[in-house]
Amino acid sequence: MCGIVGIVGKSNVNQALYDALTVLQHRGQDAAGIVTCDRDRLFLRKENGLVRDVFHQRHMQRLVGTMGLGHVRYPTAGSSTSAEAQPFYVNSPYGITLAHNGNLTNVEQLSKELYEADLRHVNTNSDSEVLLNVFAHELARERKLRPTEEDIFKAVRGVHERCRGGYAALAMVTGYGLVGFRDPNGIRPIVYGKRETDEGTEYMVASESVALDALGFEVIRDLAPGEAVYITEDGRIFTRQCADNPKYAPCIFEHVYLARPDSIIDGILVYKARLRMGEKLAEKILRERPDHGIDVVIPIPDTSRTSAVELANRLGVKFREGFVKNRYIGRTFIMPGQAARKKSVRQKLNAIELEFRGKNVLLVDDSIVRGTTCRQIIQMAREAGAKNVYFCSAAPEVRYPNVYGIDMPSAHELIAHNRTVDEVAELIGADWLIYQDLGDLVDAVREGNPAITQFDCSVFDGNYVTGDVNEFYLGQIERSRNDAARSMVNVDNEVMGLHNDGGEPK
Ligand SMILES: O=P(O)(O)OC[C@H]1O[C@H](OP(=O)(O)OP(=O)(O)O)[C@H](O)[C@@H]1O
Ligand SMILES: NC(=O)CC[C@H](N)C(=O)O
Ligand SMILES: [Mg+2]
Repeated sequence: MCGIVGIVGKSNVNQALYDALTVLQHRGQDAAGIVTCDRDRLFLRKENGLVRDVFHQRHMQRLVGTMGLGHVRYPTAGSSTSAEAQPFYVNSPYGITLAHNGNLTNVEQLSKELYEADLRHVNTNSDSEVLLNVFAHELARERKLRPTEEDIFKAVRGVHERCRGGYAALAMVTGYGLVGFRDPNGIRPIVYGKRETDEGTEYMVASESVALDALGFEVIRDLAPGEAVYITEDGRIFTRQCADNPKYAPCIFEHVYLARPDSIIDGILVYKARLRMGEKLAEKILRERPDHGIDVVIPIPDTSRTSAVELANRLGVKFREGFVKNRYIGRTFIMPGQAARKKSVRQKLNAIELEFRGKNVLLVDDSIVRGTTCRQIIQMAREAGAKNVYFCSAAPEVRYPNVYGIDMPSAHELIAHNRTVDEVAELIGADWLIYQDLGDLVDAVREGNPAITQFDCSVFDGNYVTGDVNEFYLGQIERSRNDAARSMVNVDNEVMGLHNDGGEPK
């Protein structure tokens, strides 16, 4: 899950884009980029690193223009080289730039089509560059000097027909406008809104509503699955359904971990969904361990805090902050490479002995993925003198890879893959372990918007909502994107005019 944002404003949008990206930083820490458009010129800055490190004053000064888009990246395809940082640019037609959150599952076929039928060259291994070229080709088909909203929507329709997987994307057509679109299953989130200024109405489209809140934009609504929004450079706005059979099946993991709690996604306040997860998990604990004897409930900061508060409440047990987080270290799960993740947990969290010594503690996390965090945390709790360490997860067992924009490509790296709960408990060193039931997780989220009847829960149940993910594809990403394979790729990040990661030529 990357973060995307686009603004059509009445004055320079560089600062607003920068600020919005800092609000979306939790969605990607690997690279950041901003492109702005000033009449017929584009200005682009992108590099590996956090937003605050990528943009210096000298870059900001050059990012002029009243329309632009930005991206924070967490790679799910290609490599983490800065060549694959976003936004991507293609010069024809019009000059189009694109920022993408998600992951395409038919990249191989699309790359072949782009090369053989569309006569287009793609220079990286990023699926987002493929997406951009498909959009550009579909728009070029109209052969118009000045594209209208009809042309734009037709191009999005063409993208939906050709691309598979998860995508929430923003494309800027130089000199014309900004288009946002969401895949026909609505897997990844995207929301838009407006802000009134003395010069007129400004529009923002972003991954999460918090970006709009922080910049004083009022949310209009989420894009529906398959829908597109087009905002012209002079501030006219159009929306259109561009898919034939759209289906609402958003990613449930946004609610578990990815999104900020203060975001509202598809009408569901993430914070409340997490509170309900805590409530339901407490009920399961009371069912399975009526004589639990827990003295204190301790969350593993940050994400599990919300569900842990409500869980403790329901159990009628004290809630305590037993771990202090170093606020200068980012999220560990979205770091590339297991070595970095492992090292970060200890640097990131430190135990307050007082809350552990001689007590039966229940540690709460939002999810257990590779088991990197919980293994170390349980050990730290024991070192701090806990009598018994119990563990619970507000999400069910993560057993299957994700193919729609979360970097979990390899089933074998998932601690619950092919293991029972007791086996996982033993492996992580917990006295007992309880996972949320999937039905309860779905209910906890759905309660926020009962109109949504389906979620993509593929990491928990192996059902991929696009219906076209097969063993062959899963085997392919398992081999090419597991941690060991990626650590072999020697990435030289020095930026050349045109460059790639030195990976296998296609
Ligand atoms: O089992 P694992 O592979 O360790 O992954 C799961 C952990 O990773 C995430 O935390 P992270 O530190 O990324 O972010 P947070 O501060 O938002 O909780 C998540 O909240 C879990 O704590
Ligand atoms: N996490 C994401 O949304 C990743 C977007 C895109 N697939 C990339 O790797 O850059
Ligand atoms: Mg965490």
